[in-house]
Amino acid sequence: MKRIVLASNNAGKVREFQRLFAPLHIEIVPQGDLGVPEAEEPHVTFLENALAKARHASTLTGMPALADDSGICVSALNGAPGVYSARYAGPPKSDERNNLKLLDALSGVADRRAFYYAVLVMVRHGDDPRPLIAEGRLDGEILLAPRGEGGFGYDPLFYLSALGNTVAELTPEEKNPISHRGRALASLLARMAEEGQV
Ligand SMILES: O=P(O)(O)OP(=O)(O)OP(=O)(O)OC[C@H]1O[C@@H](n2cnc3c(O)ncnc32)[C@H](O)[C@@H]1O
Ligand SMILES: [Mg+2]
Repeated sequence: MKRIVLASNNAGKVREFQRLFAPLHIEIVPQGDLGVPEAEEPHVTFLENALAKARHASTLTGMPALADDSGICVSALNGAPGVYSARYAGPPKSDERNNLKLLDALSGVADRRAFYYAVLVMVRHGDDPRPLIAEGRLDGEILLAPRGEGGFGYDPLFYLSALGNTVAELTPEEKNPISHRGRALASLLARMAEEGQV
């Protein structure tokens, strides 16, 4: 399997996956480059949304597809924004407004614990009865104000106390191996290897 369509319209995810797959000599083609429109994400679980996105891209391109459904789950908000992380502050999608809304929701709240979570789904074709599935998680805390220019989404607010940095202050080389996405991908690649696909 040398060419996989990435069922995502998020430029930050595309950058991260292209870097993660580069050493494997697998080409990751963003679905937008193949004319695939954004899929619906109507479900309440990360897994179901990831499956929907992967099937959609694979059906429309005839290629194997990889989808990532991810988000940030905040303890004091009972796991919100969760699957709604991308659209937390309403349309149009805006990382900046999402971050402001999160700061507002946590104003005066002492418990700042949160985690990033990602589910990856790989389908070989649109009707694949055995999708390959993997998950990953990264624990951190929500700062009181943004810091850093790297990454995307909630990274400027997502603080890793063990490193003394927000994720937006990390280089891609530092973020990818420890991120929810990087960890999920390591586990997915192990599954792909078992299936003889890498
Ligand atoms: O569905 P696609 O097209 O892949 O793009 P999306 O941005 O809508 O992606 P999701 O539906 O999976 O929503 C994930 C959101 O969670 C947040 N998120 C996920 N991973 C992140 C990361 O590594 N760093 C910062 N924020 C992240 C960010 O707000 C994303 O938009
Ligand atoms: Mg989405």
